[in-house]
Amino acid sequence: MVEVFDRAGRLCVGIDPHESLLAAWALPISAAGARDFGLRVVEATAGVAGIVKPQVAFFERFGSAGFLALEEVLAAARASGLVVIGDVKRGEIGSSMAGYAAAWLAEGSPLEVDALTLNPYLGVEDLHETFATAVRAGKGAFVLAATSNPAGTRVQSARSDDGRTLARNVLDDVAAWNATTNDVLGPIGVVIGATVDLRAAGLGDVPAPLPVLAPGFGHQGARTGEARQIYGNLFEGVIVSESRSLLLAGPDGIADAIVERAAEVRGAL
Ligand SMILES: O=C(O)c1cc(=O)[nH]c(=O)n1[C@@H]1O[C@H](COP(=O)(O)O)[C@@H](O)[C@H]1O
Repeated sequence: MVEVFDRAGRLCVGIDPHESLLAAWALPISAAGARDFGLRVVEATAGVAGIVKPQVAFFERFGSAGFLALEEVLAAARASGLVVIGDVKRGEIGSSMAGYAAAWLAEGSPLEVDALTLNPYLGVEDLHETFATAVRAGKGAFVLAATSNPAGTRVQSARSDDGRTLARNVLDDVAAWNATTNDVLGPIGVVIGATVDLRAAGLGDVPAPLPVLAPGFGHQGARTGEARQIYGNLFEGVIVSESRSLLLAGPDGIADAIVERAAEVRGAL
């Protein structure tokens, strides 16, 4: 993962074609609108920031046409040399996870991405085979530990008999799995929102960094200048992920917004 940071930097641009954003960008509320939106964001990001994160929900809502649109956006992003994180938040029993892993991580799959987001709340061990699939393909994954939405806290900060929070259980499991590989930071990361109180979530004393996909900056209120303070020991692995704060710049302003934000993230991280 360290070489990805060197190559791609630490700003991840979200591709979230919300209905309101499509309207603001004068695009139709349709699969074609989502595709044009996505392609424009890819164009504005390439060569400036290194990572994009398409939010699958906003393509899936248009059914098969939406998936075709997504396939075009993914192909364009990968062809531009961008690292693509598929924000799919999949999580299933192991046997069904194999289907998702094939869809998103297999070489040549129409939905192939470089990493995907995973939901561990059916049991993090059931994701291990997907971790292994990702690593065999030279790819990665980010497992939800403590999410940026306030409603996540009650579930994710619940404590098990050993006193650890659910979020900490997830992180410890991922860190232990990473330790079986020879990747310095680890091929598998976690999602921890920048709006989360890490101490309350049981994540204040994590001994070593691992990759952290960090939404919550920008539109959700956290500031990159505070990233070191927010993430403590985890700071070295943080990838700042922003969607609306950039996308609201519109089709004419998006390129400048990404240039500006990429410079700020380089300065702060
Ligand atoms: O996995 C994510 O990216 C994610 C995790 C999380 O804890 N919170 C969160 O907002 N996200 C995603 O980040 C995007 C919202 O980013 P903003 O528009 O910058 O607030 C959406 O695609 C969310 O699904």
